[in-house]
Amino acid sequence: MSSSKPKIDYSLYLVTGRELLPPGKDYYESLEESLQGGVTLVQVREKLTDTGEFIDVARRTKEICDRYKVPVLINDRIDVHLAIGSAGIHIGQSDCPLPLARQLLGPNAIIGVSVSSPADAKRAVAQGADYVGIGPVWPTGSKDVSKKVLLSPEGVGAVLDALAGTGVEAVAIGGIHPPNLQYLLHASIAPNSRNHLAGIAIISDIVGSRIPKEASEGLRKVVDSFKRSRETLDHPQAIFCAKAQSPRDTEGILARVGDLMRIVRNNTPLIHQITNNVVINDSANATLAVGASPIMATNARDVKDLSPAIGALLVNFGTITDKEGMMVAGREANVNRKPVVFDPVAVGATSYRRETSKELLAHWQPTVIKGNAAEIGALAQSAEVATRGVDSVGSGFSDPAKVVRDLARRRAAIIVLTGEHDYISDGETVIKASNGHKLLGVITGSGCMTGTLVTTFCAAARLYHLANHDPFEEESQLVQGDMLMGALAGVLVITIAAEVAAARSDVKGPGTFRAALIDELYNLTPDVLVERAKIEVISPAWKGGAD
Ligand SMILES: Cc1ncc(COP(=O)(O)OP(=O)(O)O)c(N)n1
Ligand SMILES: Cc1ncsc1CCOP(=O)(O)O
Repeated sequence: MSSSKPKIDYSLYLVTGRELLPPGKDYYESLEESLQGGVTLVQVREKLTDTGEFIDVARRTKEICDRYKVPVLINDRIDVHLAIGSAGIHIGQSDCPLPLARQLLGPNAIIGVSVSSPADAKRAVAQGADYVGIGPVWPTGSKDVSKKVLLSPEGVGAVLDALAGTGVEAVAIGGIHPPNLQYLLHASIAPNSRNHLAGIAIISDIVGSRIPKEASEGLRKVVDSFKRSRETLDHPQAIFCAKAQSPRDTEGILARVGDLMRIVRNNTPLIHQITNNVVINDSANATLAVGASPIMATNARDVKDLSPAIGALLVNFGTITDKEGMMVAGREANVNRKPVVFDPVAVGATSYRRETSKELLAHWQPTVIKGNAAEIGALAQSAEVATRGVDSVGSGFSDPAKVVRDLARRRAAIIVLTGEHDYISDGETVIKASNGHKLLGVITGSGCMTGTLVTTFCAAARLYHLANHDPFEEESQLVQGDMLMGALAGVLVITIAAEVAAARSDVKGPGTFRAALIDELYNLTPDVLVERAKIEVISPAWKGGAD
C-alpha cells in the first residue's frame, strides 16, 4: 500500500487495447511512444487474456510508465493491481462494488468508476471514488456500447454539474478523436457550475495509430490549451476566455459593429449557407448586398472540401433536405475553427425537427443559435411560448434576458432571440436591440436573412480578431473572436436597413419593401448604423448589472 495518495494528472489518459494495434506494431513500443507524446495516466485493460498474461503485461507496462513517472491503473482486477503494486484500479458499474474495493485497496489507492448519469456520479462521490470516467460519449468500435445511452457532450455536462464542488475529477471516454475533441471539451462545460473535464480517456485514437507519439501530442495540446484557457477566465461563472479587448459599453460596441461592417466590405468573406429553398435567393442577395460572398453548397463531399476556405457557416434547417451535408459541414467548420450559426427553423413544430436538431447538436458545436421565441423556447424547453408553423404564438417570454443568458450558458453558444426587441447573449452579457420595422414580419424569409447576416458578421468578428490580436491560445477556443459582437452586428444591420427601407416613399407594401431592403443593406454605412442603433447592455450580476 502506498504511504500517501498520488496526485494524478488526468489530462490524457490512455486506456490500453492490444487488439487494436496496427498490424506489426509492438504494444510496448506503442506505449513508450505514446508516453513520449504526453500521455499522463495509463490504464491496463485486458479483456481477452488470462490472469498470468494480464499480470505480465501489467508489470511490463508499469516498468515503462515508471520511467516516465506516469501512474498505472488496472481495469477491473484487484488481484492484478495487488500483484504489480499499481497506483489503483478502474471499475465499472457491474464490477466489484466501490465500498468493497476501497476496503480491499486502502485509502491511498486511486479508484476510478465508470458513470453515465448524475445519479451514478453522486453515488461514486458518496462511496469515495477518486475520479470518474464519464461515457460512452459517442459510438466507438473499441467496446460494445450498443445497449448503452450515448451521452454526447450535453450528457457529460449534466454529470459534471453533479460533481461540482466535490473534488472528484472526471474524464470523458468513448469515440473521442481530434475532430470532436474541441467540441467535447467546450460543450461539456457544466451549465450551472461551469465545472469542466479534467481530461480525456482514449483507446483507439492512440493505440490504433501508427505514430502514437504524434497522436498523443495532438490530443494533449488541445486538452492543455483548454485547461489553461479555463484558468484565465475573468470570473468562475464566465463562459468564454478573458476578453480584455471586447467592448461591453454602448459606444465601444457600436464602434466595433462599424469596424465589422468595414471588414465585410474590405474582405468579402465567403459565407457558406445550407438554408431552405424558400429563402435561398433572398439570403444570397442579402449576403452580396452587405459586401460578402454567398455559397449555397449542400452536398456532403462538396461542403468538406469548401470548409477551409469559408469565413463562416450557416445551418438553417427550414426544409431539412440535406441532413448529411449539415452534419459534415458543421463538423468540418468545428475542425477548421470557423463560426457556425444554427437557425433551427420551427424546431418545436414536429418531432422530426426536434430529433434532427438534437442529432445535429450532438454532432457539432454551434457558435450562435438564432431563433424566434417559439424556437428558442423549444430549445430551452420552456412552456411559455408555442409554435405555429415557423411563427411563434403569444407575447413571448416574461424575462427574455434570462432565457437567452441561461440557454447560452447551457449550450456554450451565443443565443440570438429575435422579435419586437432582439436579445443577444453570450451567457454573461445580454444586449437588447430595439430596431426593426413591422414590414419585416410580412415578407417571407426575414428571419432567415437575419441568420445569414449574423453568420456574415461572425465571419468578420473572426477576421477582426485574427488581424488585431496575437492569436490567444490558438487551440483553446473553438472559434476565435468576439462572436457576441458578430451576432449583434448581423441583427443591427438588417433591422436598421429595414427601418430605412420602410421609410422610403417608393415602398408601398411587402413587395416593394423586399426589394428596398436589399438596396438599403447595400447602402447602409457604419455612421447611419451608429446613429440609429437602439441598444441596451445588461451585464451579469457579478459584473455589477442586473440578473
Ligand atoms: C476511464 C475509464 N472510463 C470508463 C471505462 C469503462 O469501464 P467499464 O464500464 O468497467 O467497462 P470496461 O472497460 O470494463 O469494458 C474505463 N475502462 N475507463
Ligand atoms: C472502455 C470504454 N468505455 C466506454 S467507451 C470505451 C471505449 C473507448 O475507446 P475509444 O477511445 O477507442 O472510443
